[in-house]
Amino acid sequence: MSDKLVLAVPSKGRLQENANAFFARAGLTVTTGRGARDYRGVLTGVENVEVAFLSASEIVKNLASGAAHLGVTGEDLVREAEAQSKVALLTPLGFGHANVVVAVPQAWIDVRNMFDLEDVALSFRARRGERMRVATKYVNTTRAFFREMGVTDYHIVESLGATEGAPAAGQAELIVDITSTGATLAANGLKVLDDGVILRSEANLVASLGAPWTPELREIARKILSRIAAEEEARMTREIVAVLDDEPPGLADGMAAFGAKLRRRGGHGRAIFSAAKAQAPALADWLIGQGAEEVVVRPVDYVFTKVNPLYDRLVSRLDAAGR
Ligand SMILES: Nc1ncnc2c1ncn2[C@@H]1O[C@H](COP(=O)(O)OP(=O)(O)OP(=O)(O)O)[C@@H](O)[C@H]1O
Ligand SMILES: O=P(O)(O)OC[C@H]1O[C@H](OP(=O)(O)OP(=O)(O)O)[C@H](O)[C@@H]1O
Ligand SMILES: [Mg+2]
Repeated sequence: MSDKLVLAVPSKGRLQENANAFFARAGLTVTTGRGARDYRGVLTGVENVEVAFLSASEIVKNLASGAAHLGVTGEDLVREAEAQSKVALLTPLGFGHANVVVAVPQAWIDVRNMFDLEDVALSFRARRGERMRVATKYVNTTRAFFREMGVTDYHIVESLGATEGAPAAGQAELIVDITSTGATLAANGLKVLDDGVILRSEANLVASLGAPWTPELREIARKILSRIAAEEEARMTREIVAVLDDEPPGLADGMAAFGAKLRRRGGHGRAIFSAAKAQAPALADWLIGQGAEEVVVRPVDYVFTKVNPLYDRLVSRLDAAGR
């Protein structure tokens, strides 16, 4: 058994650049082996990590099978692979936003929602003696959603690319596919049903529940996750430096009102506070009102905390899975 933690990152496509930037922000640089075409790499910043470069859908397979410990991939692909019991979504990452939607020809002006779609299905069957066809690569997602919405009389045509073209090509009546700007749907004369957004997906940091999780590998994961959490926390936090000759009488109440903390008091009346980014300007203004000559607000790189919410989530999911 390998003593390395396998981290799966997108090797191409829409998530690649953002995923690398996300790790880099946390001080973790993903580097390829010798050439750009190598499929294994290393993570600078934490030892004993093997980076596997895979497509977003391969990443789901590797996490579900336990071949990778941690990875970045889309929630839509996790759901479609019905891998929710084999993996844990640790946190959404704020990129790779896209919706999985039910889209029908714009020419179907009377068809606005899934209820109308069931009517279409019934009349389609009555008139043609055939079932209405849905083109998609999200087969499992489609079946689950249509069942939930009471649409039963349809047939799935599995589509592996250019799904939006299927209705115009006469291969299907409607589609289920991923969209972000909506440009591809519009270009193909399709519209999303009012209640046809099946899933609002984004890239997630995902952990395998079935991978070998020895104490050593958990410790590597803990380090990676604490850096990521520290960077996330830092992005929301500002440090506020003020020179206050006398301690203002209402300091404690002021701190409470802004949700700020007095970190320490230095020489010559220097006081250092931390506060949420959104509160920093108002706190600075208040400190000026309390007699500060100048207040400096500065960003911070990392906020490491004793509790590590991402790692705690991993451990509790592993516990629940009996690992
Ligand atoms: N138009 C889009 N905008 C933003 N994210 C998208 C878009 N289309 C797909 N995605 C997201 O990107 C991920 C898929 O990425 P990508 O298409 O690069 O990989 P893949 O589908 O596995 O590879 P391939 O398309 O070559 O088979 C999915 O999680 C999906 O939600
Ligand atoms: O709403 P839009 O911004 O127009 O984006 C939607 C398109 O993007 C995705 O394709 P992708 O580029 O990932 O190619 P693929 O089908 O080969 O995966 C998806 O399959 C749509 O075709
Ligand atoms: Mg794609």
